[in-house]
Amino acid sequence: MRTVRAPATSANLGSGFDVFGVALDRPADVIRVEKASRTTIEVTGVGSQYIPEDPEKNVVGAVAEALDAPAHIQIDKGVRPSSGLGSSAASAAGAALALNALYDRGYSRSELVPAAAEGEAVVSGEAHVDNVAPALLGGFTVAREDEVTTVDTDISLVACLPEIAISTRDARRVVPTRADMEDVVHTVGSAATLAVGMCRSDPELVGRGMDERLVTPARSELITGYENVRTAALDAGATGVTVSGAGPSVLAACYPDDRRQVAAAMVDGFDDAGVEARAYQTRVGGGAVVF
Ligand SMILES: Nc1ncnc2c1ncn2[C@@H]1O[C@H](COP(=O)(O)OP(=O)(O)OP(=O)(O)O)[C@@H](O)[C@H]1O
Ligand SMILES: N[C@@H](CCO)C(=O)O
Repeated sequence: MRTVRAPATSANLGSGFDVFGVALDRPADVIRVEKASRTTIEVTGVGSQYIPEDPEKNVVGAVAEALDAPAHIQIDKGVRPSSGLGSSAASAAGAALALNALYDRGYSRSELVPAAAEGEAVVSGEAHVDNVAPALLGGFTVAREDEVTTVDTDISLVACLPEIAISTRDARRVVPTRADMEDVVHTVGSAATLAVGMCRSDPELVGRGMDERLVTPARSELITGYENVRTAALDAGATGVTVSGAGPSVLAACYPDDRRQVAAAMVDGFDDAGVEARAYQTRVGGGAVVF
């Protein structure tokens, strides 16, 4: 038997659509695997009632198949599904690492990224790696075609999760297919600023670098109360605010001492819009861990 803790992640960070990702210190899924002749899945924990146990439909089934590693897989969800906090990626990355250890396959974490991404394809239709890469490798990750670059960084974050569910598949339908050159230039500037901020562990640069006009405006319209929450977080000291992944979570960067007040302001911002929410006071953390 092998057990892995696999972290929540936040993809995009505004300016890095389908490219940037960070591992979050919390919340996390716990995955336990035991060798078996065929794959079976059991899901407990947050939102487990919405997660299929059929190996054809659960992300970990695709991972077990990609690694040719049948197992009984128990998933204890700490990351709510359809949250924008890489719920499916936490399970997929955790299963990839656990099965690799169980069957002594000897793959490196980087080599496991494509196998974990097969799980993402099951739920969103595309094997994008911007959540599974940070869930496996930790830190800030930049995914470009089949190459992933990682940076260790120390940035405080608040992830505020409202009681709204948005599937990645639906949120991808609102992404514009064309862009204005001025907005593209603005986004490249933001992305570069954010990357430098991560390298320097500088919350001001990271926060400013989240700003972009290509995807976030369309995505934020799916989140009731987004503008309220954004303004409240900035007023409470956040250095930048954006949609986490495909939403509905909202992500804020801040100084460590401001985390508590930013979290409270974001929950109040959703409350003013009539939406219940909870906030995770977190930071950029490490990748999945085998116990
Ligand atoms: N092991 C799993 N954990 C979570 N969701 C799963 C799992 N297996 C299948 N799913 C399905 O995947 C969907 C959730 O994935 P989705 O990518 O939409 O959300 P997310 O991972 O929280 O978001 P994001 O990728 O934007 O951070 C739900 O429909 C859920 O039933
Ligand atoms: N980059 C992906 C992350 C969500 O899984 C998106 O925003 O659609």
